[in-house]
Amino acid sequence: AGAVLARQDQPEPRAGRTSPATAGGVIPFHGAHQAGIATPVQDRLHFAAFDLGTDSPERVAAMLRAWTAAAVRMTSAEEVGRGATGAELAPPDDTGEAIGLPASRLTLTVGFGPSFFDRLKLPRPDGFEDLPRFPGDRLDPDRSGGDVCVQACADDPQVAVHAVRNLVRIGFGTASVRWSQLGFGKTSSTTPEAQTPRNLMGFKDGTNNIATTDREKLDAHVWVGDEGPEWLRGGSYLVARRIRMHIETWDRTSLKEQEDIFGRTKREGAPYGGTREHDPVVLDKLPVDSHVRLSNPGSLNGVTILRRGYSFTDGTDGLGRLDAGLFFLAYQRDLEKGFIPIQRALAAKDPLNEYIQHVGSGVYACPGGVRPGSYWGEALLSGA
Ligand SMILES: C=CC1=C(C)c2cc3[nH]c(cc4nc(cc5[nH]c(cc1n2)c(C)c5CCC(=O)O)C(CCC(=O)O)=C4C)c(C)c3C=C
Ligand SMILES: [Fe+2]
Repeated sequence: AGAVLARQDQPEPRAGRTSPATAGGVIPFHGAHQAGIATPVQDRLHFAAFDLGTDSPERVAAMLRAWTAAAVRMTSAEEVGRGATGAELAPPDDTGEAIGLPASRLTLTVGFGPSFFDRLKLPRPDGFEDLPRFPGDRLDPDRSGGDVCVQACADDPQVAVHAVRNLVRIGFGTASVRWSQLGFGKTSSTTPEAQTPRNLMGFKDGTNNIATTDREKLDAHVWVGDEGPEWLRGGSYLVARRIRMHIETWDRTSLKEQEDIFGRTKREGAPYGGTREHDPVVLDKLPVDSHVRLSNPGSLNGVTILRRGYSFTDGTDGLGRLDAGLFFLAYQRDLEKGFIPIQRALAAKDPLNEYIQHVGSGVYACPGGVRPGSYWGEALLSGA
């Protein structure tokens, strides 16, 4: 494993060089914040949560250094290390299935779960712990938790899957996949001018999301500031929830009930009391227990999150029902002023609960952006 790690530590792609492969949508890896949070949402997701097989911070740092080197190359459509056809007598550094594909706006975002800090005997950020149990949760431990997570988003599923697969390969001996989730059809708009996508219930999802151009809201609600440890500043807390939808029951529900549940119309996405999708939400025009009224900042003392979820369908469940739903991803500066109060309100009153169930869960602290020459989590691990 050490040999594999060492070989991944290859030079970063040359600045200014654009091959046909790199021409297609490169989102810069380096910056003040990790890409994949407030960058425009891509079409596909491969999310993976890892368990560490070591309690040595040095070994984990070596893995993260090698992961970062590989990520820098993959996000610019470069092959990992010496590529898929390097030395003849060794396994290739890159698995090869992304050769010739454009970068497809690939972003790779890393976060650390509460157990990461305990395992490596590192101080957790204040108050950072597993999410509380919410009424109605039916969480599968095999789809929950994890010491480290990687969120890979790209416009081509092969590019996202290739990226996670190569990180898994590089991490062999240090970290192993605990669970993973593929997603499609983004369910959140972060670019106001783009058409808002629809979730599997047929409703526009992401209308009232934070726009990636809204720096004021991102600073107020998404990026951790001086209140956090240095390594987390400019980073964010990520909540992942696998939410199963009882699609068959939903599909037998009247349009009126479906619209009442959200407090928005199905075709246009307009809030009750308005006619157009982006008309303002006037709370007292919406059913008192509607999903939008319950989760709107106006009902929750200004609580606001950045949603970045994806739909999933994972075949059928053995009883002929689709195993489908929403893989909900949300970033926030403070979990107690983000996901937790919203989910408390929704778990208590949301009529949507008859049609959904939370079956997987994870929470991760995502460090700030990576500077050239540094690696994911360096500021946290270098002093350990
Ligand atoms: C705890 C946070 C939330 C969970 C869990 C959640 C699940 C969930 N949501 C939809 C569909 C829609 N949600 C919409 C709005 C919306 N949802 C949340 C939070 C959670 N949703 C917030 C904060 C908001 C914005 C409220 C506002 O400010 O007005 C909408 C309406 C369109 C929109 O603004 O995005 C839909 C539709 C599903 C199907 C679901 C679980 C499966
Ligand atoms: Fe919602």
